[in-house]
Amino acid sequence: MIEALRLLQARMTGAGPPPETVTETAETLEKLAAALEPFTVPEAAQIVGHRTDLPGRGQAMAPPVHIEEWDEEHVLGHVTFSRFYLGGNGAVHGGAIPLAFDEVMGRLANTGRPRARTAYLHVNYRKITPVGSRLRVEARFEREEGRKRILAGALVDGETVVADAEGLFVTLKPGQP
Ligand SMILES: CCCCCCCCCCCC(=O)SCCNC(=O)CCNC(=O)[C@H](O)C(C)(C)COP(=O)(O)OP(=O)(O)OC[C@H]1O[C@@H](n2cnc3c(N)ncnc32)[C@H](O)[C@@H]1OP(=O)(O)O
Repeated sequence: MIEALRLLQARMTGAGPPPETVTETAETLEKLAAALEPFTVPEAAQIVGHRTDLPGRGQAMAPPVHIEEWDEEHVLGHVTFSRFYLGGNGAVHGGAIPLAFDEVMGRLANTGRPRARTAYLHVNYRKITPVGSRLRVEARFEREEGRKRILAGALVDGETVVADAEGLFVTLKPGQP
């Protein structure tokens, strides 16, 4: 279902269909939304965002990062931004790149350590990030200062770093959501 939605997002973004196809597609999507409505559940019971075995935890909003290596100190993976993530002129939207970093660095920050949340994410856009290219995603745990965890991340196209990031993750105190 989530993969099908990702495909739909990419195809819809890239499509210039005639009006009758637009109308037909809208009706079909409205029918699908209505079919799912009776199955609305509390957050803890939903599928999306809870499937750590799926790219982006099954969130169709998150870029589909495929993880190859994972431990408490580093993550290595790859991602291909589909047409859905297009900003313009073949470049990935600047807002989609922090999504990928937050997902990967947030999960790394929370691996083997008490729960933490993102306090800041500083992203440097070094080069255009191309839509449709397989990119390497790297993240590493840099250091810990009291409740603060500092992580670094990079998005690499071949040998070229297209974006890098520093993230601050703060350990939650009891009772913090
Ligand atoms: C397998 C697992 C799956 C897990 C799956 C999870 C994967 C996804 C994870 C994604 C993670 C997210 O996106 S989380 C969603 C986005 N983030 C949020 O919504 C967080 C909203 N913000 C907050 O809740 C809060 O600001 C906190 C919890 C981050 C911090 O508040 P606090 O607890 O009151 O702490 P506070 O005293 O302010 O700060 C503690 C220390 O950090 C510093 N500090 C705090 N914020 C900043 C900042 N922006 N820039 C610089 N420094 C800062 C303070 O100066 C202080 O330093 P010093 O004086 O001690 O030196």
